[in-house]
Amino acid sequence: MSSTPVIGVLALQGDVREHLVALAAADAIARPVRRAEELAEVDALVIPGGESTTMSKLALQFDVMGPLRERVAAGMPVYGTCAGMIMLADKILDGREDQETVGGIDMTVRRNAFGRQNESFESGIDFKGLDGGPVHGVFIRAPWVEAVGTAVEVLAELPAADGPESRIVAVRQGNLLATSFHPELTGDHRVHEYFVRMVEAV
Ligand SMILES: NC(=O)CC[C@H](N)C(=O)O
Repeated sequence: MSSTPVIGVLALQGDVREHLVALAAADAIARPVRRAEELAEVDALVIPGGESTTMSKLALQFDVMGPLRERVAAGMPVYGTCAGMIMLADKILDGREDQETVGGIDMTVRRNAFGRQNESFESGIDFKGLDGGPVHGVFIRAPWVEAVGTAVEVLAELPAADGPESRIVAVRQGNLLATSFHPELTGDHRVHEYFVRMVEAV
């Protein structure tokens, strides 16, 4: 891609504004996307954090779920944070019975996985492919990735608090990127820059 990429933020629900700011800081042209017509005009999309059950319902109501799946199948780069990660998962655990996802990443994601006593926490995260030291991970009722298919690259893991098992918190499959945590809340734009580079490489 030769010109500055235009990246939409799915603006049905969630922390849309923070992603618009982070994308602009990462040198993309950022705009909110609610409708299929708006989706057709962007090169790539961020699905923000929020509440995946509500986001799923609104995506169906706004007739944007089908177009989202089509763009993902056609190779549009998408970055999902937290609820956005859930939206990109082919399979979810602890979802609502009628909850649909866009899908695209061959992974199983467990909603609200980090548990009650730990509903929100912060941690330094080593993120594969990012220079400049660990990313500051802000986790808010965050999901983790419980299983991944062979096409999925694990970019970051968090050591489990209660044992030797670590938890996957960032993944990439082709043009799809997902994190359990919220880089848009930290003022550190390296993950958004990483995504902008993915978009530019298409
Ligand atoms: N910060 C978030 O996006 C939380 C995600 C939320 N727990 C969900 O299931 O959608």
